[in-house]
Amino acid sequence: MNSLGKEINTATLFERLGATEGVRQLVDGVIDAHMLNPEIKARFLPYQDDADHLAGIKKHVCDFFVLGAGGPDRYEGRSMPEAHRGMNINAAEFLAATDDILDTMEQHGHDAATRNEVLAIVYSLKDEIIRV
Ligand code: HEM
Repeated sequence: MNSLGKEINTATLFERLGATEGVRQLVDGVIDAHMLNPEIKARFLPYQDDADHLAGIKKHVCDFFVLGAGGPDRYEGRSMPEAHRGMNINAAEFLAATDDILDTMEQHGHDAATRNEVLAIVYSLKDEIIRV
């Protein structure tokens, strides 16, 4: 409780996301949402026929978010420009992917403050993902 009578959640973002297991479940839900999202599903559906590649992407996205949320550093995937170079991703696609992340977080019961923190992190990556 602070001096204004407001509850302050002092848990780190990583803890509030449910640590590595919580992030893993979130990423599973986000990729499932991408597969259904008309704006971006064509980018992701081909990976359904390549289970190993899809598992690798999910692992990298999970480790990337664990790292970004303040958890253990073990990200071994490519940088954001390297991972998305040549895909010609546009702003509407970036927004669609961001919506999937925020909607999935809401479904998993994450509060608005936590969702906004993740939104700020995702938005900070915009120029590393769009048309790189
Ligand atoms: C919203 C912020 C985003 C973040 C944080 C993000 C993060 C990542 C990460 C960590 C990887 C794995 C890199 C690797 O395996 O080396 C990845 C791969 C990928 N991303 Fe994103 N991404 C974002 C947005 C997007 C958007 C908007 C699209 C397209 C609409 C997209 C399409 C892909 C695809 C197709 C791959 C797989 C590339 C491959 O292994 O062949 N991403 N992303």
